[in-house]
Formats: sequence, structure tokens, C-alpha cells
Amino acid sequence: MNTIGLTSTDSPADGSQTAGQTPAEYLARAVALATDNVRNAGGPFGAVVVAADGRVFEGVNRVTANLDPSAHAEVSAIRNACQGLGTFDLSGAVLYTSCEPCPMCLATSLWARIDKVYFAADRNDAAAAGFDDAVFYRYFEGDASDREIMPVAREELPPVQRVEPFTEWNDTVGRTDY
Ligand SMILES: Nc1nc2[nH]cnc2c(=O)[nH]1
Repeated sequence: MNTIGLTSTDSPADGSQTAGQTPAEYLARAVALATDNVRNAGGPFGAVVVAADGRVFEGVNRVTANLDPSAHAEVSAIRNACQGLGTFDLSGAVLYTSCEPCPMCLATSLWARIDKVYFAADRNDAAAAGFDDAVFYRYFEGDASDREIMPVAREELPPVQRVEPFTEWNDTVGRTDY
């Protein structure tokens, strides 16, 4: 039992719980999920999404368990929220995470239209535990030409071919914008 009275086995990851706790309590829940997850062969990260309607969804890091580099806690919580709510748009939601979101989780939060993010530990705490969050922030902060750990290069194609998917998209009537 953690400080807000929930164990990982009665996790309200399905949105069955409604809002009403303080940011510090949701953060404490995210931290407790992270610690429990280590004991469950996962990475030391946990996250909670409180949707605009107050429903609560949770996620933990399952990168090594699921052989999925994108299975960070925040992404898992966002996936759970989107599946539970039946939407790809989490406008009005708040994300609470045990650790500062990495660039992927931050970008996923932006794409999900999350309103606000609270975190507990930061990228330097993660680095002290051997995680590359701070390294990857530096990767994005530098010039494209500095990206030595993974070069990203444009390959020239004829202009019409290059934008063909966007042309198809723009010409599609009744598409679902996001
Ligand atoms: N914030 C965050 N950083 C990570 N670094 C490696 N995995 C994770 C994760 O799940 N969340």
C-alpha cells in the first residue's frame, strides 16, 4: 500500500477511478507505480493520466518486458487513456509522471494534446540510474549536423514524389485530421 492507498493490483488503469486528488497525490501514485514496476521486472517509471472528465488511467515502463522501446510509462498511460476513452485527443488531460518525460514522451504528450505535465525526478536523476534521457535531450537541442549517435540525413527525391503522400492526404475528402 502506498501513500494514497492503492496497490498495483487494484490499479485503476482502466479509468474506473475518478479525479479528486491533489497533484502531489497523483505524483505519489506515479512514483509508487514506478517502484512497484521494478519489482515486476519493469523499468523504474510510472505515470498517471487524469482525463478531462476526471477518469484516471495509469501506465508503467514495459520496454524490456514487452520488447518495445516505445513502451515508456508515459506512452503506456497515454495509450491506456486513449483506448479507454475511445479517442486520440486528450485535450484537457493532465499527465503525472515519476520522472521528467523523455523527448519521445514529451512529443507523445504534445500529439495527444495533453494540457499539462507534472513530474517528480528529472533527467539528471534518470542519468544517475543509467538512463539516456539527458543524452537524448542534448541530441535534440544540438544542430542536425551534430547528431553523431544517430545521423539523420535527407535523401533527395523528385519533388512530386516527395510530397505524394501529403498530396493524397490533402485530396482526401472526409479524412480524420489530428
Ligand atoms: N520519463 C521516462 N524516462 C525514461 N527513460 C527510459 N524509460 C523511461 C520512461 O518510461 N519514462
